[in-house]
Amino acid sequence: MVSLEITTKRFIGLQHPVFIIAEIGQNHQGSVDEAKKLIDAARLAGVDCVKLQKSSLEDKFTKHALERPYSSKHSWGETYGQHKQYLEFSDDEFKELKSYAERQNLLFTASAKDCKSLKFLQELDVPFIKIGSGDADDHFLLLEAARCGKPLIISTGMQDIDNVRRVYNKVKKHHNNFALLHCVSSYPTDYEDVNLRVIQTYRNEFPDIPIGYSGHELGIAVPVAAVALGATIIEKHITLDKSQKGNDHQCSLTPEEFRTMICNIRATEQAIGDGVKKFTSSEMHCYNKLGKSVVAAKDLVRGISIEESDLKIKVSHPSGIPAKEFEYLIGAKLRRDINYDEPLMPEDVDFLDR
Ligand SMILES: CC(=O)N[C@H](C=O)[C@@H](O)[C@H](O)[C@H](O)COP(=O)(O)O
Ligand SMILES: C=C(OP(=O)(O)O)C(=O)O
Repeated sequence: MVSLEITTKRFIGLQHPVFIIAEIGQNHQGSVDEAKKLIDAARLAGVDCVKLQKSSLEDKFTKHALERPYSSKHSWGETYGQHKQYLEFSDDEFKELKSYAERQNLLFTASAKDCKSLKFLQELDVPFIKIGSGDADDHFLLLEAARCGKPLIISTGMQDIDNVRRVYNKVKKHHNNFALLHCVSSYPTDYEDVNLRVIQTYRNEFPDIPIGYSGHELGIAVPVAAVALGATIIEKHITLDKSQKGNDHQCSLTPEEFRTMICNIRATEQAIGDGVKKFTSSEMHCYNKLGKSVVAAKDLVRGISIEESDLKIKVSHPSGIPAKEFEYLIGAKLRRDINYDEPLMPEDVDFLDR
């Protein structure tokens, strides 16, 4: 069975509980205290892992990209660079938050947005490296990430299938300890753009790695459905207040929603089962009460060769020959008289061929 080893105690794959990542991302508003509150909330909600984003701005962006004006209502500065700088935690702040999360028994990691950040996260010894959608086509970053020896979880928003294959092949040359997440990078994502069946496409195309889902749509229904389709990792943004400033708050989940989503995911993973259709022992109670039997449609005389018109199928008491045996009774010899509405018992009939 395919599985991704995140730590010696935690594996990801269909035979393991779905791995839940609370993406704090930029929802901390640039405040370590707020980030700690989000970690607390994520722990109470029952997540496996909390995640931030780590950029070295001059490594991820060109000078001109940083100098672009950013006049959005979600902006924390006049230029995009100032905005991003405001939201970026220092290396020491990352260390503090990692210790804080680990003291609460939570895994802590971040997406590496450039090679310098990747190196920092490696040194910080995060359990796995996340590569976000915007960085999944960065050849240099992918290569270094694949070589760094850490497990990788790679999101695939803003990519077509050819590029996703390219990502897969690049990492696979180095190792198999990675997973791909289906993702659509619009905030919030319209339901008709979510295309959850991509999860099945990925499972068919990349059968030797776990597949997950990183969602930016509203609500909790879609990640739960993703699990039903075989997603073994779910990532969603977490917020303390959806009305806060920031591009991601609206499509994030509150701690309460997160908790409900996780309950629903846990129920769904139990309910998926093995796909083998069987009569389950737990159905016996209902069957004993409402299961149908073969009964006489009229008074029947011993010795007749039974015809279809001699029989009806009803819920009888006591129950008799089960309804599913009906076909085997046609042409069979009756061993005793049976009254109208009486169930036929196995010992009442000489079956021809069962
Ligand atoms: C693709 C990607 O990185 N997406 C991230 C993860 O979902 C987001 O958190 C962005 O960082 C965020 O939406 C950007 O918002 P702004 O541009 O206001 O900083
Ligand atoms: C952009 C990121 O994630 P995703 O692509 O999964 O939204 C990220 O983790 O930084």
